Amino acid sequence: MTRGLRRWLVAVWLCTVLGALAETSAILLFGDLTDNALQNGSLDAFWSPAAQWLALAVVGAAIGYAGGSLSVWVSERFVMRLREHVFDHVQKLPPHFFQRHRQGDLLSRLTGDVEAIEQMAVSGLIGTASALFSAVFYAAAAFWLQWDLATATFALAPLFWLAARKFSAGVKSVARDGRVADGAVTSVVEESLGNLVLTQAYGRQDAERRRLKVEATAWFRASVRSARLNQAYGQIVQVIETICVLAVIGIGVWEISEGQMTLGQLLAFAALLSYLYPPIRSLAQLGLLVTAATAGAERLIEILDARPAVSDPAQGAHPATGRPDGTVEVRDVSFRYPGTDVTALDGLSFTVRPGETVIITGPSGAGKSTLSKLLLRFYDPDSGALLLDGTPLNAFPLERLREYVALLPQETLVLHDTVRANIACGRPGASDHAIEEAARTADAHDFILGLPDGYDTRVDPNSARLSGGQLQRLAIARAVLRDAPVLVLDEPTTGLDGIAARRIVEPLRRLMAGRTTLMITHDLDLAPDADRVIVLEHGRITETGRHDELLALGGTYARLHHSRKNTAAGV
Ligand SMILES: Nc1ncnc2c1ncn2[C@@H]1O[C@H](COP(=O)(O)OP(=O)(O)OP(=O)(O)O)[C@@H](O)[C@H]1O
Repeated sequence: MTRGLRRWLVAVWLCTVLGALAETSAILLFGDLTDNALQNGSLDAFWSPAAQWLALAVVGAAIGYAGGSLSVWVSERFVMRLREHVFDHVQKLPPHFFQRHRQGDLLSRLTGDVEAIEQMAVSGLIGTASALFSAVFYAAAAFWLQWDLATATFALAPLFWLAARKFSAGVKSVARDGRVADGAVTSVVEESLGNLVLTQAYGRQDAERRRLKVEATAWFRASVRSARLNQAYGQIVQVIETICVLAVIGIGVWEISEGQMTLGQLLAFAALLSYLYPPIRSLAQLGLLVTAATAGAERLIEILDARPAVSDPAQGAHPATGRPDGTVEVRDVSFRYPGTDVTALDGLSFTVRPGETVIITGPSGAGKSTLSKLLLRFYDPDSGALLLDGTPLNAFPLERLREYVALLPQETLVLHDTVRANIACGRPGASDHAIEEAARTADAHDFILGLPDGYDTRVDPNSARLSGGQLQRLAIARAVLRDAPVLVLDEPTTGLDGIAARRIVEPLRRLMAGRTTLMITHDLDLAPDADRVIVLEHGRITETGRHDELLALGGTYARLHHSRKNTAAGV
């Protein structure tokens, strides 16, 4: 991730070296001015060093500006790449990853934790480089100026290091607690906002407030502890500095009284010390900052360590291009979700021929949605294979596979964009005419025209502007535009009332015409039209046949059908 940035880093360090050189020279000029101009009261001795000092100050300022701006540019670019890298990675992770991590916590990792690293990268790059070079230069100048005073100063330097060491373990644990608490607070806020209707309808405001308070208190404690540690560290460092300054003045006074040193030399040395301490202090502080940032880095690494469940086949291993006819074969497929013991699918086998419609039904938890995830290749099966026109799904590049197998998911997925963009995402670059045709096929054109800005009306998943049925018809239009040979419909009528559900039957029929369709549903109204019905129980096929054959069989299907009818009739 640092590709292309390293040579800029060298430029930053170069600026730092030059800046430190300029400042060291200025301090030496100060000593010179004190002894020759100030003590002798000679204006003649003033002009030349003063002019040199001013020139050094201007050059030093220009170098400081260049180095400072450049180092921020380098480190911010690094952080931007880091953010993109983590985000790209997150987008490839399997669905169960998101079910097992709270969304708010992921959000906090992608924002807050990246920021913690950003602080370290910015301060790290500027801080370490400039502090290190400055410390070395000023130390060298100090020895050159007054070796005995310098020796006394450096004899006390390990005190800074000891103080930093003492604090670093505490800082790390507090930083980790703070980051975790931050993730928890974001999660609670995010979950509460998502559940606002439930909260208000059932008067759960107090319970939600308590939930937030628990997390906010943890965050508050971590913040206060962190501030306390930093304060204590800062104050201890000041005391150590005072000890050093007093030691230098003591030795200086003694040397002046012995006639071994001038006042100018002592003042120049004291000025040098005031330049030397900040870099030493910031080096120690940097240690604390890095320690705190590692807590954020660990949380990001946890995300980066999560592996995508599937990957693209090797280059060159792709099957021939060309639109498949749409034969779907599920061959002895078994699957369990990573990290669980439950077998979601157990030796499943069936074939769907091009253009056939197969309904997959069964009790809750039977493995129906899991099958749809395998068909879209969100996961690969543990054993067995899924094939499209005889080619295993994992031989297709993922992007191409998802062009051939279109999903109409259970939840209506909406982009925060216009109606047009929401349909067009079925086939990026589709013409307005094609988008309107798809909307007509999905019976969506008329209601879209009735919206305030027609096709340019913005939709939002949380806004009440579109009903569930209308959103579903938008999703159908998107699938029509995608024009995939294979369709996977996961509970297309879930959440819709009887009228809205009936309203999408015709658009669905039009969408399914001529395509291989696997419809996962509890709603068996469409079953008489299907070429076949497959009943899944505990991840296995227990019944298969046409609707009327299965009804006559009087088994699970007949039971499901009757209970559905009774529910619909309100019995
Ligand atoms: N992300 C997951 N991680 C672990 N186990 C899961 C996950 N999703 C589903 N399962 C388990 O896999 C099995 C099959 O679930 P699946 O969602 O496929 O059932 P389903 O037939 O679609 O149920 P429903 O009709 O209620 O949607 C169940 O035992 C379920 O608990």
